[in-house]
Amino acid sequence: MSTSTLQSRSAPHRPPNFCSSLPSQLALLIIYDVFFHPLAGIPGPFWAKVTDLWHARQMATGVRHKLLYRLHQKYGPLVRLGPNTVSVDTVEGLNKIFSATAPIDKSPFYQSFTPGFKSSFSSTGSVFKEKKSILAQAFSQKKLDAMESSFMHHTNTLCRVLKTDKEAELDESLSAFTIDILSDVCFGESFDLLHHPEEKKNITRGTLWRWPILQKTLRAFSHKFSRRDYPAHRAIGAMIKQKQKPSGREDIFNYLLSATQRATGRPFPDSEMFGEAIVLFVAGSDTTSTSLLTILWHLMSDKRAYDALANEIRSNFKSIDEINYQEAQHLPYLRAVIEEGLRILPPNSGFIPRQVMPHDTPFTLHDRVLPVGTEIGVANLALHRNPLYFSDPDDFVPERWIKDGKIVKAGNAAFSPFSKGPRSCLGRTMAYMEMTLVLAALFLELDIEFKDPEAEAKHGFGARDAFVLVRPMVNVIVKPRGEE
Ligand code: HEM
Repeated sequence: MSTSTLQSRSAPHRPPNFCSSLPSQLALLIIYDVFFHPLAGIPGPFWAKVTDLWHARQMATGVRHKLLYRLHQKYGPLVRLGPNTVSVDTVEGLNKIFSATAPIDKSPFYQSFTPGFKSSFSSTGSVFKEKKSILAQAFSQKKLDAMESSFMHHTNTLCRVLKTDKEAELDESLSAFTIDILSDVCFGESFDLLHHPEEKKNITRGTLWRWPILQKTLRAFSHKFSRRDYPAHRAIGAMIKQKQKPSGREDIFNYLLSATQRATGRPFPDSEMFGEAIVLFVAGSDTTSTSLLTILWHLMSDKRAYDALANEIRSNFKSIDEINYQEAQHLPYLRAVIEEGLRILPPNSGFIPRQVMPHDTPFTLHDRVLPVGTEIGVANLALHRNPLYFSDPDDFVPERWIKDGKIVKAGNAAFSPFSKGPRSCLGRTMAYMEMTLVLAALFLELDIEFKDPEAEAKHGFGARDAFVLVRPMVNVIVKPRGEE
């Protein structure tokens, strides 16, 4: 097998073909990739320079995000992750790659999302812009304000279920909570997983969508995997239902269903709507529940921060009915714990890949020219823990976001949990609203602690990198506030 077959799809940089035997071609390719390739001057592990299999293997370990952090500490701002792939962990990288005017687009990696269905997430250019202009209306602050009562309804349910159960797998409860919210505001009908946790077990099978070949293989062995019991199918089912019987509310997905294509004046085809349903479902639920779990885990590990948040919430609200986003969003410590949770372990901690597109002037980063076709991405965890931008970067310190009793408005240029520029997160405001309201309610109503604090301290927070982090299991004991 020649290394060229292992190079990334665009593989624009190839050596001249002088030798005909396979071993000599292989040797030539390796020498070329290491010493003469346009990216040869960029440091990185040896095997990363010669084959994409190295990166694929690191992804499979689930700890690629931590490896990238270490590699940047060792090699500096640019690290070669593949023959044609480069990672960066600096503000210069962030600003140049995600700038609206950069000759950069999403990398072919995104084609692996929603396999078989087109979606805005994997599209580029005018196809994406058309969908974005429709979805942006659904995420306007005015529309989100109208969703606040749904958010509080599910927040109340979460508090009630936790109070009744007394013990919980917090990762599962938060995941059910965010899926319930999303299915409600997106498709007009909540999946109600908080009351039917057994359904959740089926829904988690949907992670197979990220590995289409594995999915096909498993399906060949078991009919279970072709049942309508994983999120893509649930999302599609909900979407079809919504199409046939509109809820009468301005649910997020209604904007897409009632839109017409600019080119034809006709509605978008169902296959495209399926892709959008899946993307919204995954983008909006896993990210938010993982962030919430990260924040709560760090608060339970740090009594001082836990008490500071509890005091702030309990002195500002007397009952859960009083909680509202208008006030809660201005509580400095609450906002600071959210920012710090998103900094210390952003849900997209690994690598957000883009590709250098044809352009007139060379695209440079840290004085290196990155040729057209180079896959270039920001290593989010490494960026958020880069000591150039954050002191004591491995410590959870909400106070770093507060100055003179107020939240630091301008933030930090290196803070990028939602990415930046035209392809940044569409649901950012919704995520802040959801996280603010539920944290306020949990800290007002309940006392939550680890079931096994020693084990949690020993093992740390073991989220795994699968593009969006996969939540670790976190067992907790829940008591109504103040109860011994
Ligand atoms: C804490 C919660 C969240 C975080 C940290 C987050 C983070 C991100 C990031 C980093 C991206 C860019 C990914 C990439 O370029 O590969 C993204 C995109 C996106 N997010 Fe979020 N997200 C969150 C919540 C949400 C929510 C609640 C929704 C709404 C349903 C949402 C909808 C989207 C969509 C539609 C995109 C794709 C935008 C595009 O195609 O350009 N996200 N998000």
